[in-house]
Amino acid sequence: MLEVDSLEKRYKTGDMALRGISFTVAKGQVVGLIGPSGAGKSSLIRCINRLVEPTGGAIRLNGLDLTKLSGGNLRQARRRIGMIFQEYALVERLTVMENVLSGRLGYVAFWRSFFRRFPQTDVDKAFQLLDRVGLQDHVDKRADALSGGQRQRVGIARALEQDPELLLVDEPTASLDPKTSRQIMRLICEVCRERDLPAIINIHDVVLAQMFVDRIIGLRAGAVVFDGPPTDLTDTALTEIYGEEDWHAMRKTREEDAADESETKAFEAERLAELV
Ligand SMILES: Nc1ncnc2c1ncn2[C@@H]1O[C@H](COP(=O)(O)OP(=O)(O)OP(=O)(O)O)[C@@H](O)[C@H]1O
Repeated sequence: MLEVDSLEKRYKTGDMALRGISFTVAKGQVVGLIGPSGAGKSSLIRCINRLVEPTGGAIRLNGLDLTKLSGGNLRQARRRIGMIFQEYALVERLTVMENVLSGRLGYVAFWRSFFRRFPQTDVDKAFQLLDRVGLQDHVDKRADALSGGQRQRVGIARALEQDPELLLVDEPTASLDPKTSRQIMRLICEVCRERDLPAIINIHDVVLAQMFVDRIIGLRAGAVVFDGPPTDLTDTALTEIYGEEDWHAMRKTREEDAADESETKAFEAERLAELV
């Protein structure tokens, strides 16, 4: 379980990015973190994995206060947190398998990782994970030969290879088309439920979040202004999070996406009909 307790972040510039945020995420629960630009979403994610130093409050992961750690203890604690990134952060010239195994770095001795010799149990686990994310036929391909959706599947497998106790996901679908975005969101949410893994997904796309996550937390100006199931995210709640105009524009984009997609489908069906 993740407990965020009165978390504050004030940058040296004086910007108050997080103003006493509190919530808990139970095992297996997937939270979508939404809010306008500058609301504090990245600051929150970065405070949790301690890439940014909180200036107040506590963050406990299964009882361990992450804000109190430094040096080796912090590095060890970070291994308990799996990260999935918008731009995948793969090593392009390495194979899919090698990228997944890189999730074990920090667990295996330096010489082993240097010579890319991982214990058989790690390799077996990587095969299982690649099977789970649907990349069993791409194990030996180089990362730079993959599509965006396949890359993100590698990113998911790599994060899971690390046996995390928490998953932090930063805009996982921002570089993907609408259909692939839905597949990736479904996959992330499914693996979290299967593994009883709590997750926080920083996501701009409200409609996509509503489709898949268990709970939505809405931030505005560094404070939680919505916390509840996706079904409770009414127009009033959206206006509170985004203000009057923003989310109307966002919803319109989604509608345009959906229209594009249905047009593509109609076009493909027409072409098929011509062939038969
Ligand atoms: N390194 C930094 N130094 C100073 N201020 C910062 C820094 N990073 C973020 N901020 C400020 O903190 C506030 C929250 O920013 P943050 O990036 O966390 O928001 P966000 O919700 O992730 O926005 P976006 O959706 O645009 O990524 C903003 O006012 C921002 O200007």
